[in-house]
Amino acid sequence: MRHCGGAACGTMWAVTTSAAGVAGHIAAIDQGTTSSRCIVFDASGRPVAMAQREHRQIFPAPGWVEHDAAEIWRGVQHVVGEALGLAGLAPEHLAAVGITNQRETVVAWDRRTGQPLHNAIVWQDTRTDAACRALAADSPLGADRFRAKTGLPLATYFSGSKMAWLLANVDGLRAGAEAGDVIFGTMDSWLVWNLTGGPDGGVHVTDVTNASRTQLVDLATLAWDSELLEAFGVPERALPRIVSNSEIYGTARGVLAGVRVAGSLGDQQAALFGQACYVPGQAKSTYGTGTFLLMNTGETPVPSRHGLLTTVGYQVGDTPAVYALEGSVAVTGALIQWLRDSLGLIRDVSEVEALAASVPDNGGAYIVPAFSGLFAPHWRPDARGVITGLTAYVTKAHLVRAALEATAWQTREVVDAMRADAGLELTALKVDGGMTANALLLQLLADRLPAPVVRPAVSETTALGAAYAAGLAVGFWPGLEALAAQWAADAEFEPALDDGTREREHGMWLKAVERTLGWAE
Ligand SMILES: Nc1ncnc2c1ncn2[C@@H]1O[C@H](COP(=O)(O)OP(=O)(O)O)[C@@H](O)[C@H]1O
Ligand SMILES: O=P(O)(O)OC[C@H](O)CO
Repeated sequence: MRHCGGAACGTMWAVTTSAAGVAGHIAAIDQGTTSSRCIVFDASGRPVAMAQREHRQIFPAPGWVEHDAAEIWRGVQHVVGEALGLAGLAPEHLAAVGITNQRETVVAWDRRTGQPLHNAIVWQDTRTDAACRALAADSPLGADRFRAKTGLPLATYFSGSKMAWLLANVDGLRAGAEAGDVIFGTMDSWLVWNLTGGPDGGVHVTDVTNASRTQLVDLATLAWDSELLEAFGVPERALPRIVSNSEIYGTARGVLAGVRVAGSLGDQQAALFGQACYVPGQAKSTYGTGTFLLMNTGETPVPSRHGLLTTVGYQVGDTPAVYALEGSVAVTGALIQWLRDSLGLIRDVSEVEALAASVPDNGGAYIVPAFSGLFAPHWRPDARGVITGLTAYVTKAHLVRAALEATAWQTREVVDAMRADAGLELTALKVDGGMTANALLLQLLADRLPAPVVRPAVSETTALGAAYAAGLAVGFWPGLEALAAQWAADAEFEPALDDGTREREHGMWLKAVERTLGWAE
């Protein structure tokens, strides 16, 4: 493996590969909350080259989070070029490209110029809290007003209220949307449209997993729903056509000229697909900025009574959609970044493991990172973060360990909800994402679930899922069985903590969670 670590290089790597004379590879673009990556995979699902570039996080007001969609598109083109260069491949060596993306984040742009008309409003952004509360207050069901239809509670997290905010607050946006000049999309739409030509004939589509997170789609029909469009005031004309996760959407121009754009899934669903969770009951948990645990529930949506989301898992071409239950946790890796960037407790996230391992426990400290309220299973926008249990004994090592434990406890809360909703007894949890490089975290997790935690050999399962979806659409891989056969474990972590300690600490965690509630006015 060749590493390129210089500042001018950004993050990238490649394994030595002979450029295939045929289209023997698939590229995946993973447009995440903090960065965009391009990874090139070979026919065995092995990553052969990766390039990554971060983009700016824009915080215009407390609780507001924005991205510059034009910056992201430039970054994506850059990493695609870099990854191909590192792999020694040209676009004609790619059988297809798949896309996966941070979900819910909304872009509005002018289809004539290709220019975004406002910064993208990011999934973590809470500016629509009052609007969501008003919609909830208008119904005896409160925040569950649209849950039966959409699988989602009313919350700032989802795209519909973000579109409504843009329509109400950006000059000319509503008139443009009604006239068909202004169009909306989540990041998948924005990238597919740009990849396939932008103002010059770009295809305006969104895949069914991303669409299911707008709160504008009926889970039963998988189509835009007129009641929901009216409630949020979004004109259907401005919305993309909903497509499956695995079909040919169009042909790329520019940096991927001639390559078929053939796969697209929201990143958490892509990880489910890349982790080969194709059988009902199989689950994965992805640890990045936030944490998202999804369990395949088969071809029928399963309603949640314990604070989980019902969502689309994936749909391959014209086969029936497969649904999932999801526990979304807003802040996990972002807490580690906060310890680094805002508190200066560490200089690099890679220091976390050794520092946390230098103490045997949390010293009594608990951190609940409710920075944007609490997501699953609480759905409490009025929660704010706490650090509790402080005494003069607590050191920065204890705090860093408590931060890792917070990730484990938040996962436990979601797993408990899944146990209650689906009668699931977790036999093992497949994990992935940037935080899973941290073996101590995975041990803390196994101890607190308690259940075995399995890390796959290919850690980039999100990108792999997008590559799989694209590859299936063009016949590069024959079917799901072949993909499942490619999955291999890298490491397994077995629970080792005694029951008494675990349950005592669980009680302390729940007490700390109580302390966060009702803080924000
Ligand atoms: N060794 C580590 N220990 C703990 N957290 C880590 C470690 N390495 C990365 N992270 C966290 O993982 C996140 C990055 O993971 P990634 O999967 O790239 O996220 P995303 O897709 O959300 O951008 C960051 O929030 C970072 O703080
Ligand atoms: O980009 P990530 O990995 O932080 O994932 C974000 C989720 O898709 C938000 O729902």
